[in-house]
Amino acid sequence: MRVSATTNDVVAAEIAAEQQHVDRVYTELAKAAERTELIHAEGMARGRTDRPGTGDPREEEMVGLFERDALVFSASKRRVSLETQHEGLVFGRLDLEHATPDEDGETREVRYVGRLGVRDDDYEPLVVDWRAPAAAPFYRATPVDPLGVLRRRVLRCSGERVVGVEDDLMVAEAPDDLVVVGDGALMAALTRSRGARMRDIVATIQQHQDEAIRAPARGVTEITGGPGTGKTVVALHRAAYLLYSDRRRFESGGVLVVGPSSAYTAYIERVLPSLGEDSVVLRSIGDVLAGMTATRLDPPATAAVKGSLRVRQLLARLSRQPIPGGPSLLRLFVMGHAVRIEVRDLDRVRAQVLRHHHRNSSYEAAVRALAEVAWAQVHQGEKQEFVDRFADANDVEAFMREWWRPVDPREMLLWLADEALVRDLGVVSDRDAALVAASYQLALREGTWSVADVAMVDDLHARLGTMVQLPDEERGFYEIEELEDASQYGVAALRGSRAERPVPVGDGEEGHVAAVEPTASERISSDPRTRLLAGRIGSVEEYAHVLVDEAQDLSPMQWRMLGRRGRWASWTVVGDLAQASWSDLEEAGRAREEAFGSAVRRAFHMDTNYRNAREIFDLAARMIREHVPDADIPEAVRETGHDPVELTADDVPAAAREAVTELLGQVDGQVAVITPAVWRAALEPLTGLDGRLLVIDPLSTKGLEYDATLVVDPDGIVAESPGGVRVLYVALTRAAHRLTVLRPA
Ligand SMILES: Nc1ncnc2c1ncn2[C@@H]1O[C@H](COP(=O)(O)OP(=O)(O)OP(=O)(O)O)[C@@H](O)[C@H]1O
Repeated sequence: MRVSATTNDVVAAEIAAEQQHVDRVYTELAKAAERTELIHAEGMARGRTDRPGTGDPREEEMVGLFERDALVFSASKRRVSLETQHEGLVFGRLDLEHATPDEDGETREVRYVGRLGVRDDDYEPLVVDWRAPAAAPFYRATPVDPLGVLRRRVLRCSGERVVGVEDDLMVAEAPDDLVVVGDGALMAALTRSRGARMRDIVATIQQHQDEAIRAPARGVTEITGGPGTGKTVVALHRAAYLLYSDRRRFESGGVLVVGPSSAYTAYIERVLPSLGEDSVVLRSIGDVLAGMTATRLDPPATAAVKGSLRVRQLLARLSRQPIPGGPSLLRLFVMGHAVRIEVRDLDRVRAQVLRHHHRNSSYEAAVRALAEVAWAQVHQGEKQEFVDRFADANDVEAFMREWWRPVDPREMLLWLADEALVRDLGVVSDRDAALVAASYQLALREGTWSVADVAMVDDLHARLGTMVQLPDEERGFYEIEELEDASQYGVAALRGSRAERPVPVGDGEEGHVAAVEPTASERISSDPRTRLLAGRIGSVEEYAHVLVDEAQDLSPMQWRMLGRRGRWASWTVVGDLAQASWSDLEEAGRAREEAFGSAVRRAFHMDTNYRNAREIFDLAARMIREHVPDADIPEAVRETGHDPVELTADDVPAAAREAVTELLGQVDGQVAVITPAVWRAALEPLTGLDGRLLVIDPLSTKGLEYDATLVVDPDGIVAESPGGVRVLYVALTRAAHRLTVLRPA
């Protein structure tokens, strides 16, 4: 029998019964937290399993797991300060009927499911971790295949208090002693209002989502599906599952989650900690390379040049260029013989050394090659002695400090501000050369990098090798030398004293240093160039698992950048081609295949839209079907009875104000005004209306959602973006409950 949640004392009795169990769990958890404080030193070492294959822990290891979980839980509890949206530790209950009785002759079992596993003093499970095999029926049971489940119950909690229960019956008729309450937990979860942070869905994961979450770690797991189908949230639960099922591998090897923007990382950052995991690295695509942060987007035509693989040839040639303004003549005496090496020979030596070595770790190779040229000029006496004396000469050291100083890949990229140089490199058309040069002139004026620059710097970094910092005193010595001798070498202007000599560490090998963060004064420097070059680029960080969201938007160069971080990794890749903002999907596809290598692939497709009310999604689907007939259109499951409002107005700002005021009155959560750049300045003042309101450009809404949206000037959105209608499709599918579309007359 199903009873309405508001009309019956039975419900109150059910809640009270569940509360008793939840109280017991929290009491045990408090005891465990005390215990774990005592064993803090060894805490994190517990709960690791060396069991090969499945990675499932042994029974005796569960004790360790529980201690570890309690420790992690209390840590993450502090970190997220059990935020207002906290769903509670225990969220599910299964009533099972087994075919064979247990040792006490019972066929019935009650099993609770929660964010982590909790046992009582006798190590009897009070709650099973949602990721444990024993919790799988909570997500997998269906009336067609109930897996022994009679009733699945979701407990709604506010902190430690049970405030509601929602049941699903898995058998045709409930046994008399089982009350069935509520209208289903999923609908309740989908109807509520959206906050500024994404919530976990651990209590309402659907069967097809669970299959993707628990898929084996190996290889590449692709999750595709239209807007709002839960791809992101499923992928994040998968990251938590992987950490649970093979903690040793993924915690020590690292899990990297990459998304389109810092707004996106801020939006999802709470999900994993709420599941008890805080060891995952979240990065926006402009923030993947340690030591560099970019949020600015290039104009589409410039981004297309910078993101395509063609630019690699440009960078290859750039990396072999002499340092602009560097010396063009080496002149000195060695053992009484005059040596004079002119620019042609210098160029030849540079090309020859760079054929076999990274620039930033080939100091000695370059000196040896110069010594050979010098010896060819002199050819008198003992060669080895001559070469040694040449290499030791102060004049050679001083020359090398200018001619072969380590080059920061970011500094090298800025050489492209010189349009003549870009054209001379001979890879891109004159039109593209002008676009590229203009973008670095802008960078030098503003002191900001664009998102596309990060993958270019990463590419140059791989070519140049990591810069190695010299100890201070050694650097001091060279600074004095520099002042004495530099004028002899045709050095036009002396740079500041930041020049360093690399520490050679063997042919082609890189010295590894971690990224150095910018100092406070560098970060706030008023000099744009200082801001651009603040800190230091570190060595590439590799990961055991890389999760890429909004993968359809990555440029080929960005795929290469991620490939360097996931050479030995397994992958989870999430995307929807109909939402792509990168224009050359074929080239991006090739770069992506290269990043994955020959790893096994498995694909999951999501076809239910959990975000948008059906009325909203119908409008978006009509639009995209018209332009992209093969778009992957999901089915929206929820109806509100409120059709989207479509307006046309002469005075766009005034009409926008009226429309958002209405939307703010209709929903409890966030409202976004999604606008192309042309209306941005005029609409920005609307943010003063309410703290729940924000004004945002269409591309920045990727992966995000709001209770209501006002989409301004759809044609303007299509016109300003290289993704065209696909970006408009993104904008139209951000609202959960209400949508208004405003067109200028
Ligand atoms: N099983 C579920 N239970 C409750 N809410 C869910 C469930 N699955 C998805 N959702 C909700 O649906 C919304 C959309 O999910 P998500 O952002 O992961 O979709 P997406 O496929 O990544 O969307 P897009 O491609 O448009 O960015 C989120 O609010 C998410 O919490």
